[in-house]
Amino acid sequence: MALLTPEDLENINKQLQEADSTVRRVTGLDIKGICKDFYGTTPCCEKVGIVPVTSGNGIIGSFSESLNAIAGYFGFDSFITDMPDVSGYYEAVKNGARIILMADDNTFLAHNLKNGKIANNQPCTGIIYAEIASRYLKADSKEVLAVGLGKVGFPGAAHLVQKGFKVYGYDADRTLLEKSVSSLGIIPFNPVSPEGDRQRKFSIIFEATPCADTIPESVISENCVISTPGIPCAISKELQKKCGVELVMEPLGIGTASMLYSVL
Ligand SMILES: NC(=O)C1=CN([C@@H]2O[C@H](COP(=O)(O)OP(=O)(O)OC[C@H]3O[C@@H](n4cnc5c(N)ncnc54)[C@H](O)[C@@H]3O)[C@@H](O)[C@H]2O)C=CC1
Ligand SMILES: N[C@@H](CCCCNC(=O)[C@H]1CCC=N1)C(=O)O
Ligand SMILES: [Mg+2]
Repeated sequence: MALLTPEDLENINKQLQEADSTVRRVTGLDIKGICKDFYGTTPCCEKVGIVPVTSGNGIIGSFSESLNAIAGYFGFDSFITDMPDVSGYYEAVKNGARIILMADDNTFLAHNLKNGKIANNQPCTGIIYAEIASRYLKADSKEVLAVGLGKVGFPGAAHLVQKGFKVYGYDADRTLLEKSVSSLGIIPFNPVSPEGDRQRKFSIIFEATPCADTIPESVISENCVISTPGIPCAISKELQKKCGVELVMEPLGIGTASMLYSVL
């Protein structure tokens, strides 16, 4: 279970601002612009109630506070309930929340009480990071590499297929890789040891694994964006600098924005 830690969330506002400027450089739009264009929705101060949840591993330090900062950054009017769990849910509704944000160890949801729409963080994250990667202005081909085809990666890879990209994919779990090949038609490609001697380089890479260093230098092309919600990061700082990679990576805010815009 890959749970966030308080360390992942340190100075979330700075992380969000840095990610936003990278997204602007990569796509020409900021995160708000991508979400608005992709979902066709715009927030107008919807009240968001953030409910801490104590089940399982319990409350993660600064998780609710980070969601509060993120909702504010994207133009929502948000508050954290004093009480957690059921009492917190009741408190949120009684205090006029239109959208509920809450997470246990397995599901992080956004639920719009007015229109009934509900969003799950995993597909919303995969899809928005894939969407950002797909809009890379300096891409030199329609070929993309998707590494990590789990709860976040598979929806992201599916989105890239639907957008008409030629998707090469890899997952350490053979069953997941085979499922992705059969259901999405992606081309199996292990970046660490590609079949045959032909080296394939990509200018669009989407990664969603809980492992570090999953993207080797050999697959990174001249102009390359690596769009990755995966924690820890798919490449080292050194490799990022050496190859001049545009790295879109942020621990919670981009995925949360995708959830919120998807339920408006
Ligand atoms: N930044 C954000 O907003 C968010 C980040 N995450 C993070 O994204 C990551 C993925 O989350 P989930 O999809 O829910 O996990 P998951 O466990 O469902 O999927 C991860 C996949 O990566 C594969 N994998 C592991 N090591 C690999 C390697 N070396 N090469 C290729 N594939 C490898 C696993 O076989 C698995 O299928 C986690 O680190 C999670 O913490 C999740 C949600 C939001
Ligand atoms: N119950 C806890 C929150 C638990 C969140 C666990 N899920 C993750 O860490 C996912 C969400 C995005 C990235 N990983 C609380 O209310 O403080
Ligand atoms: Mg994120």
